[in-house]
Amino acid sequence: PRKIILDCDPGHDDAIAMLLAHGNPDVELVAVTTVVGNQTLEKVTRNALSVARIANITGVPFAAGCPRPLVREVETAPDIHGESGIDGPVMPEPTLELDERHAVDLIIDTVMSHEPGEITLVPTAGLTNIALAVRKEPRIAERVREVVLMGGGFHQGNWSPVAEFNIKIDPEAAHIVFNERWPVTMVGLDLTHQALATPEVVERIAKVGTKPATFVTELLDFFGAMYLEAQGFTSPPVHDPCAVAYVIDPDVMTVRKAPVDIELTGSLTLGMTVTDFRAPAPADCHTQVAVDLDHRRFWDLVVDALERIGEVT
Ligand SMILES: Nc1ccc([C@@H]2N[C@H](CO)[C@@H](O)[C@H]2O)cc1
Ligand SMILES: [Ca+2]
Repeated sequence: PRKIILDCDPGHDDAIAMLLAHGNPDVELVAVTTVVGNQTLEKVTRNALSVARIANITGVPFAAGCPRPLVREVETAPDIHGESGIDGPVMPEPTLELDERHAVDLIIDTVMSHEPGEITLVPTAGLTNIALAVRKEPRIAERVREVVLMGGGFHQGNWSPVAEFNIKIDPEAAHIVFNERWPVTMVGLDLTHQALATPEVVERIAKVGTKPATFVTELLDFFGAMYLEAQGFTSPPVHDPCAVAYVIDPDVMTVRKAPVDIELTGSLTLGMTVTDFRAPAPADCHTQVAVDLDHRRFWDLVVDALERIGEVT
């Protein structure tokens, strides 16, 4: 299986990404790290540990990371994720203890203790931890197999007209991550806005009939209500599991090689993932962007993962 580190800010969709990674046999969660984003570091870390209990994730180190972006002030997203960061379901008390290392050190230790090309980084939040990890230990840039991140968008924004939340809350970190020589797949809003949790999807998940599946339907109900109110979506786009799905099965979406760089000085465009589709893409282009989602296959993967997790007592 593909060994992945999930760097996340649960977050309704981060939680579903974690369940997909845990349930699918083709990926192995070797570490989970948290970072400030949807809510404060303390809240998203607590949420991550609660999700671990719901899914009975054991034997995987969880470490908390940066409580604020590299340069800018903390900006959270309560309008979508609520005050707790995962409003809606009743969340159980965490039982798993946090790893005593900082997330940056857990990421570095995990990558450096595995063979080159073994570990894939799957960030589904702001990129502060990832940026600091590669600055502290530059060798991870050639040791990591690839970075598959949920963030950005080549024609879409959600935190500004042209910038997506994960990038815009820490654009300096994103600039670092997109400009290292490692392969980067940007699973942006252009793709994730196709991953809609329609009533049919929610019904398929409910039919799994387990507590983890019920938890996911409760997440989607709240996330859906907030998305309708805040952004006018009739069904909520479930962003983060799309990045995990690409690692599981790259055919679940189409991708295009294109240079991507991050706007750091624009007054209207700060945090924009500026994507150059001019042909031909340079031979040494190390970035690609996700374009079209096979949403039937995507939701099949999510339902299958929940079926494999089964009941958790
Ligand atoms: N409005 C809004 C703000 C932040 C997010 C979070 N940021 C990314 C989508 O922008 C996902 O990782 C999700 O967890 C989703 C919606
Ligand atoms: Ca997220």
